[in-house]
Amino acid sequence: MSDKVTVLVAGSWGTALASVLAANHKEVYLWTRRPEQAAEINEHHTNEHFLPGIRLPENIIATTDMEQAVSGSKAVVIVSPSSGMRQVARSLKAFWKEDMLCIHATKGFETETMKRMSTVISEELGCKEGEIVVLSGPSHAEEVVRLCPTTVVVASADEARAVTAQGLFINNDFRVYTNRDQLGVELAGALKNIIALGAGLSDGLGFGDNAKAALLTRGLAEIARVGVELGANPLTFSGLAGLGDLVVTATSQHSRNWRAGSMLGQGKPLAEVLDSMGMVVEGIRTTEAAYAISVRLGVQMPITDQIYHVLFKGRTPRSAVEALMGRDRKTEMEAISQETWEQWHS
Ligand SMILES: NC(=O)C1=CN([C@@H]2O[C@H](COP(=O)(O)OP(=O)(O)OC[C@H]3O[C@@H](n4cnc5c(N)ncnc54)[C@H](OP(=O)(O)O)[C@@H]3O)[C@@H](O)[C@H]2O)C=CC1
Ligand SMILES: O=C(CO)COP(=O)(O)O
Repeated sequence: MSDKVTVLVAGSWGTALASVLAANHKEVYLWTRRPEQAAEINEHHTNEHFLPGIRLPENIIATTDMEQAVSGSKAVVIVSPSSGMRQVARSLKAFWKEDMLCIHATKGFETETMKRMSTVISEELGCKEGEIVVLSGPSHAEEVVRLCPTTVVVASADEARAVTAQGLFINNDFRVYTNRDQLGVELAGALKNIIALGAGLSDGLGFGDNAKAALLTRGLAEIARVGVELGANPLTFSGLAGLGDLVVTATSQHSRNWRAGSMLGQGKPLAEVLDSMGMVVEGIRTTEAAYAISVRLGVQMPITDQIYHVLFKGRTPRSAVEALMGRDRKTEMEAISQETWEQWHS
C-alpha cells in the first residue's frame, strides 16, 4: 500500500493533525470544501484564518476533490465539527474502501439524535462502530503546530486498529497512547467542553482559582457519573481524554470554549460571542445534548444543568452559581457498584 494518508476538513485541528502526519508520511491529502483555502495551502503553505503565522509542511496537498483526497489512502482522519460530521462522512462513503482505517478527532455529539461521532460515521460508512478509532486528549492545535510536546490517546474497541493509528501519528513531539475504551474516550472529549465553558464563565465573572478548581473537580465527577452509566470505564476519566483534556481546555486561553464562557460571564449575549469567535465552539451544542442525555438517564449533572439554563433559558450566570452553591448537602464520594468495579478489573 502507498504511504498516503488523508485528513478531511482543513480547520484548525484538521490542519494541525495533517502537519503531524506530514512529519511521518510521504503524502498527506487535506480535503476542504473551499477552493480558495486549498489554493492558499498549496501555493503559500499557510492556513492563515485557522493557524495564523504558521508555515505548513510542503507535503500537505490540499484539494476540494474528495476522490483525489481519499483514493489509495491507507487511513482517513475526519476532523469535522460535530455539526458537519454526518455530511462529511456521507461524502466520504463513495470513495471509502473497507481496508482503510477510519479515525476521527471530533469532540461533540449529533445534537438532533444525541449520537456519538463513531455512531454517526459507522452509520454512514456501513462499518462496525467498534472499528472506528477516536483520537482525543489535551491538544490545542496552536501548540501542536509549534511542536510543543503533546500527548493524546487513540481508542477503539478493536485494539489492533488503535495500535495502527498509534503508529501513524506517533513521533518525538506527539506521543500517542492506546485505549480500548472507545466509548469513554469519546464521551470524555465531548463533555469536558461544557465544563470549560463553565470555567470561562467563572473567570468572566471575576471568580478565582478556588471556583475553577471546584468546577474542574465536580465537573469531572459528573462527566464520570454519566459516562459510567452509559458503560464507560471509570478509569478513562482520570486519563488523558478525561482529566488531561479537562485541564487543558478549562485553563487555557487557546480554548474557544473557555473564551466563549469568559465573554458570556462578562455579560455579552451568546449570539454576539459566537459571531466574534470565527471558529467552532463545540460546548454549546454539547451542553444541549448532555442535558437531554442526563434527563433521559435520570443522572445528575448539576453543572451541565446550570450551564444549559444560562445558554438556552435566560438564567444569569450569577444565579446559576447561587443555585450550585445552595444545593442539598452531599457526601463527596459516590460508590462505584461492585459489578462495575469487577467488570473493569477482570
Ligand atoms: N482546535 C483544536 O485545538 C482542537 C479541536 N478539536 C475538535 O476538532 C473538531 C474541529 O474543530 P476545529 O478544527 O478546531 O474547528 P475550526 O472552527 O477551526 O474549523 C472547522 C472546519 O470545519 C469545516 N466544516 C464545517 N462544517 C463542514 C461541513 N459540513 N463540510 C465540510 N467542512 C465543514 C470548516 O470549513 P469552512 O472554513 O469552509 O467553514 C472549517 O474548515 C471539533 O470537534 C473540536 O472540538 C479537538 C482537539 C483540538
Ligand atoms: O479540545 C481542545 C483541546 O484539547 C480544544 O478545545 P477548544 O475547542 O475549546 O479550543
